[in-house]
Amino acid sequence: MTTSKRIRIAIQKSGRLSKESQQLLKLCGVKFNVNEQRLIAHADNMPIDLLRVRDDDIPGLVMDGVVDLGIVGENVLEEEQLDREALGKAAEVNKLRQLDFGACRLSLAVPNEVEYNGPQSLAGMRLATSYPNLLRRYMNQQGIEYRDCMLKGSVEVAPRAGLADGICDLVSTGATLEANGLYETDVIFRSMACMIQSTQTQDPAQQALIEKLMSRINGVIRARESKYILLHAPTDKLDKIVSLLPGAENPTVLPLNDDTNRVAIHAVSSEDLFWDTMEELTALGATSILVMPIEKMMG
Ligand SMILES: Nc1ncnc2c1ncn2[C@@H]1O[C@H](COP(=O)(O)OP(=O)(O)OP(=O)(O)O)[C@@H](O)[C@H]1O
Ligand SMILES: O=P(O)(O)OC[C@H]1O[C@H](OP(=O)(O)OP(=O)(O)O)[C@H](O)[C@@H]1O
Ligand SMILES: [Mg+2]
Repeated sequence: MTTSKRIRIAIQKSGRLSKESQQLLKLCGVKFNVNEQRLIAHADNMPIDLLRVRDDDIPGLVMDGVVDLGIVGENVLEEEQLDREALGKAAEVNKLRQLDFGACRLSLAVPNEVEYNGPQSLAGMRLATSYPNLLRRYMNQQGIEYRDCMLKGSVEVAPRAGLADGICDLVSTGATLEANGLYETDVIFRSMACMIQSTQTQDPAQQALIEKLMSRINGVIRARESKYILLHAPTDKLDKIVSLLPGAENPTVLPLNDDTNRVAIHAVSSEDLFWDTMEELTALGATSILVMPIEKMMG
């Protein structure tokens, strides 16, 4: 494809999303080398430039049309949208798809010694957060008065430091909460990384390249979620065995050399095959069960 104008994709420079964002683009065939000192990385085989920035800046760069695409957590996107809406500024983006990394949740948490009997227990508290807009939306929905304390980092230490009574911050394993003597009370937002596009892309060649990239991303994610399964099965148990393979439609059934009672089954399954299912398959007489990762998928 030839296009004069390169597309720009904003990704997190360093942090929880940066490695996986870069890896996803590399798996889509975008070849680039990142120099830690440089903010921009040019792909050498496609008209694509990567802009490496703080994740908080990504939604705004896309909303303002400074970049065409951005990979960012839905939490950061939603917070920025609420912020801009409150200021009457343009906050539109096209969310192209959720990605398969960056899973976390925005939760309220209080010190272990604080009794919690529903959101009303938080009434009048001072809550430390980096997400004042998402917190306000939730507390307004619940009809609870509170005060906030804006902190960009170290939110979990705020109660112990006497800065706040509770917090509203990101959680994934819960280890940080536990290490700080806090427990989770309410999940207020669930988030994954997502790909967003500016509403200002007009060049047809750029749009075509974005569509091509998204089709490859779909292929990479579908492949990561799928497994290729091969096994030998008794012919009279074929239907039962196929029904145990998760999400496998129309498997290939092949004859075996010198064995008319058994067949080989090849299937693409939309999920991993768990040990329990493998054991059930074996109990039905399946043998030589192989579960293999898929590298790419299309069509
Ligand atoms: N514990 C976690 N597990 C998984 N994903 C997370 C976790 N914490 C955050 N995330 C996701 O990764 C995004 C980036 O998190 P990170 O902690 O790297 O951000 P940051 O410190 O604000 O980085 P930056 O320097 O770019 O501003 C978050 O906005 C969220 O979407
Ligand atoms: O539930 P957990 O698995 O413990 O994860 C939660 C922590 O992860 C994130 O911070 P991160 O470690 O990315 O550091 P940061 O505060 O510098 O952003 C988030 O802000 C929490 O502090
Ligand atoms: Mg940030």
